[in-house]
Amino acid sequence: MSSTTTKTEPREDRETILRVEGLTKHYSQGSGLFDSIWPKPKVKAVDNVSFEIERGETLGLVGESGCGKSTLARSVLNLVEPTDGAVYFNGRDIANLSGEELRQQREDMQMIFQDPQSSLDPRMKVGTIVEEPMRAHDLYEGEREERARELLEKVGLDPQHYNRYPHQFSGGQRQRVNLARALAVNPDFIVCDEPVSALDVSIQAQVLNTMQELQDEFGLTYLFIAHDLSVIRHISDRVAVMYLGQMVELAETEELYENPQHPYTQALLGSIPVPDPRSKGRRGLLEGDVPSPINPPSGCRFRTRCPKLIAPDEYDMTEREWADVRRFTRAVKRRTFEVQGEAQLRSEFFEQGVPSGKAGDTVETALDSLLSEEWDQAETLLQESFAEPSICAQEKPDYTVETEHGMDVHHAACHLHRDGIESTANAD
Ligand SMILES: Nc1ncnc2c1ncn2[C@@H]1O[C@H](COP(=O)(O)OP(=O)(O)OP(=O)(O)O)[C@@H](O)[C@H]1O
Repeated sequence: MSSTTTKTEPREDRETILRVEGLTKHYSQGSGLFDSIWPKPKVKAVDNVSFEIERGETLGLVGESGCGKSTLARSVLNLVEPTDGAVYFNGRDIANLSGEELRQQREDMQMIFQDPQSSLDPRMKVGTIVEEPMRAHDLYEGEREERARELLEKVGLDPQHYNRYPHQFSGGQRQRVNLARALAVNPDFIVCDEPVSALDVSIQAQVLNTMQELQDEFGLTYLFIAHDLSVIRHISDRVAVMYLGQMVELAETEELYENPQHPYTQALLGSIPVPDPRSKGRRGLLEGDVPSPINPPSGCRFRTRCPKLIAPDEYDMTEREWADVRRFTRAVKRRTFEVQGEAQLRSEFFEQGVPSGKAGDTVETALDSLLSEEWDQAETLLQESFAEPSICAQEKPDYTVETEHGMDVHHAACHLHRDGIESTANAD
């Protein structure tokens, strides 16, 4: 973690550099004539995301591919126009900037991309590359070369390499050139989009350490995006976890890693058991695939894969019974098995018997439908009876939970934190 972190200061003394409020980005698909007559449904890449970053801190942003990290980063930088919500940088709404204020914002906020190879023009010498933003912003005239050489040194390169071309550098060195270029116009804030993902693991730590040294020296603030949890842990003061366009958890780094409170974070960290060892979830940890961002699940978007989905209030089941019903409901929806007779169905899903009462009656009706090959009927009944009435499908969760490590607020978007919810947390 960076030593410029402001965590020890009382909250009221800390300075917010970036505030994101209800940020939403829905992409239209297609732009042809037919698309304007019959518009295709939108891709809900980012939905109602809010957070703040304090000056001098690193906020890590983690989540699987496609969860909206890059869209969020580009919206924060004013490179993508949000569908809804706002981004305030140093207290100013960046959507309303123009003229001098816009120029200043573009100077103060920089970005580093994943691929150091393709983001450097192979025909330009690295000195010219580092000087480019100074020219574009009309800064440091007459001292650009001197500044570029100084910056090359600051990022751990030999200033004599000013006249070399990108192909003469290794991947790690090229990312250092990108760092020097990002620093050229003396920014306050840098969005780092997977900056070390393309590098060898042995090189990653060195580049991360340089980034932390530069942060201390120049008082930089980072929004650091990565899918690699160990990289995020190494660099971040606080960590935000995204799933399917929404933020599911946000806490100080140690708190998030030692006391994760959202089942998705727990699954990412590998701290909850695999619900069904035979299912081939991503990373072998999560069952099922990430749903489409075109039509994401209602309520908690993770609920269709969550090993801790909460049973609807109207049933009175033991944890084991609910675990069986939940697994059966999902298997029917995903069509992950074949029906080979009643005995096989019962032993596969309800080895210890079908629940009693109302839940059991519904399960029996669904079993009958399956035995008559009425899959859709069974699926609809199970979804309407067990999946949709769950609080997890009914309401979008948003809770503050008790922090065990550190002082900052811990947000977890999971209804298990709702007062009065009886946890079926370890049902699997
Ligand atoms: N210009 C676009 N038009 C339509 N859909 C888009 C566009 N850009 C991104 N998407 C979709 O929005 C969703 C979020 O994409 P985004 O690139 O922000 O995610 P990500 O978490 O950064 O993924 P990755 O790590 O793979 O880059 C994905 O479903 C993606 O296909």
